[in-house]
Amino acid sequence: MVLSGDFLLLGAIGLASFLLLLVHLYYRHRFSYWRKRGVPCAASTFFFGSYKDCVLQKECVGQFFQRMYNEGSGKPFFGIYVFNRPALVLRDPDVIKTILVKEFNTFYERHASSNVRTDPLSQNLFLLKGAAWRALRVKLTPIFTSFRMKQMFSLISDCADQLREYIEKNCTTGKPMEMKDVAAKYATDVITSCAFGIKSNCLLDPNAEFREFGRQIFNFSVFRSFEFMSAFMLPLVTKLMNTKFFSSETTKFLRKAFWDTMKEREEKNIQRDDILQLLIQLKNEDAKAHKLKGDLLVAQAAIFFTAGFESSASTTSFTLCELALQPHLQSRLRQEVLDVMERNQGKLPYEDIRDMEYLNMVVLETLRKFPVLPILDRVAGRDFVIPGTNVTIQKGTTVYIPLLGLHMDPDVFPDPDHYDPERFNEENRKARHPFMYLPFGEGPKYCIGKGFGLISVKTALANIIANFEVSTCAETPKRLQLNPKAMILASIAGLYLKFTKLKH
Ligand code: HEM
Repeated sequence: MVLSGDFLLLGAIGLASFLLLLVHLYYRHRFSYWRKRGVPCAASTFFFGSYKDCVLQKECVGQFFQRMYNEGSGKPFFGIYVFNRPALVLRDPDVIKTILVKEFNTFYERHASSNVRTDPLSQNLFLLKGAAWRALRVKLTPIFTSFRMKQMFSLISDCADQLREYIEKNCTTGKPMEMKDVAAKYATDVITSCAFGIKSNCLLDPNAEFREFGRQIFNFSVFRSFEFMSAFMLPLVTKLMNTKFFSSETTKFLRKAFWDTMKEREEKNIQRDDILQLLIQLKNEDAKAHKLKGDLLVAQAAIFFTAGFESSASTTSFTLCELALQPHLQSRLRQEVLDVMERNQGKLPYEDIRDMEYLNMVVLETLRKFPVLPILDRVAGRDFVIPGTNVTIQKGTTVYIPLLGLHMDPDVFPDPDHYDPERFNEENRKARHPFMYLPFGEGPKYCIGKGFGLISVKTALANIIANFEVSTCAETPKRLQLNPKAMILASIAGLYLKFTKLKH
C-alpha cells in the first residue's frame, strides 16, 4: 500500500512537472515571436506577457502604451505581448499614416468586437465589423455635417445657458466644484437633447436618470474595468464570460428612452433639428430593406451617448484645470471671447465659436496632453509587409497607435508636461508631422463625432470663461494622477476648481 501511495505521488509530481514543462515551452515559443522576426520587443512575464502592470492596475492603458512607445525609442515599431498575443506598437508617423489611411483596406477593423446575442446595443458603429460597419458609417456620416451641427447649435447653446446658471448658483457658496462631474452633467444634457431628443435635466436635477446611467457606464470598479479591458483587449473573454459594454439595466433604460421619444414624435408628427430626427428618417428610408431598425437603431444612439458625453466632459474639465493653473492663458482666452461677444451684441454664434483661434489652440493642447481615448488599434486583414522593411505583420495581428506616447514625445513636443497652446499656432502646426497628433484618430474610421464634440466643448468653455474667473483651490491637483483602472484618461482624484463671477 505504502509503495503504491509513493508511486501515485511520484506519478502526480511527474505529471505536474511535465505539464509545467509544456507550459514553459509554450510561453518560450510564444514570447520568441518578435525576436525571430528581428523586431525589438518588450520584456514579458508568464501569463501576462508585457501587459502585467496594466492588468494589475498599476498603470492605465494609456500609460502602458506610452511606456512601450518610450521603450521602443529610435525604432519605427516595437513588439509587445498582450497576455500571450503578439501585437505591434507603432511609433513612426509615416508607418502610422500607411496603416490608418493608405492601407485601410488591409487594416479596416478594431480588435474589440460586438456580442449581439448578450449585449444587443454593442452592435454600434464603434464595435461593428466589416461590411456592417461600412454600410452604417455611410448612413450615419450625414448626421454630423457642419450644416447639421449649425442646426443643432441652439440645443447646445441652451444647455450652455443652464451650465452658466448652474455655476453662478453654486459659486456663491464659495465651495470648490468637482468640474468633471459638472461638465459631465452639461455634456449629458447636450447629447441627450441632440441624440435622444430628451431634456435629461442633469444640471437641474441631482438624481437625473441619464446621469445615473452615464455614471454606471464609466464606473471604473474592478469588475467594470475588467469588462472594459476584455472588450478592448480580450474579445474572446467577452464572448466566453458574457461581459457587457452596456449592462442589461442600461440597455433597458436606453431602449425605453429611445422608443418612447420616437413614438411620441411619430404620433404627434413633431419635427426637431436633432440626431433622433435623422435616425427616424434613416429608419423610414430603410423600412423596405428592413435594415436600420430595432436595436440596431438604438445601438447608434447609445454609442453617441456613451462616446459623446464622457469625452467632452473630460476635455472641458481638463482644460479648465490647466487654465486655472496658468491664469495668463485664461485672460487671453477671455479677451478673445469677450471681443466676439462685443461684435455680436453679447451673443456667441456658432461660426464664431467654431472659428475662434485661441479657443481652438487651447482645446487642441488639452487633447494633446489628455487624449481621452489614449490608443487607436487596427487588425491586419491579410499578411502585410511594412514598407521599407522585411517585417511582415501577419493576418490577425493587432497594431496599436499609442496616442499618449506620440503626444508626449519630447522630440516633437518639447517639455511635454508643460501646457502651452502655442504648440498649435499655425507655424508650429505646419512644422510637425500631422500623424504625431491624432486625438480623434485618422482615416475612414476617425471619430464621427469630432465636430460635434469640439463645438460642445468650445461652447461650454467660452460661456464659462466669459463669465467666471476659474482658480485652483486646496483640492486641485498640481500634477494630475491618472486613474489606473480607467480605459480612458481620467483623473483619480477628481478636478476641483473655484469659480468667481465676473462683473463686466
Ligand atoms: C472630445 C471629444 C471626442 C474625442 C477626443 C473622441 C475621440 C475618438 C477616437 C480617438 C476615436 C477612434 C478613432 C479611430 O479609431 O481612428 C473615436 C471614434 C468614435 N467616436 Fe469619438 N471622440 C469624441 C467625441 C465624440 C462624440 C461627441 C461622438 C458622438 C456624438 C463620438 C462618437 C464616436 C464614434 C461613433 C466612433 C467610432 C467611429 C467609427 O468606428 O466609425 N465621439 N472617437
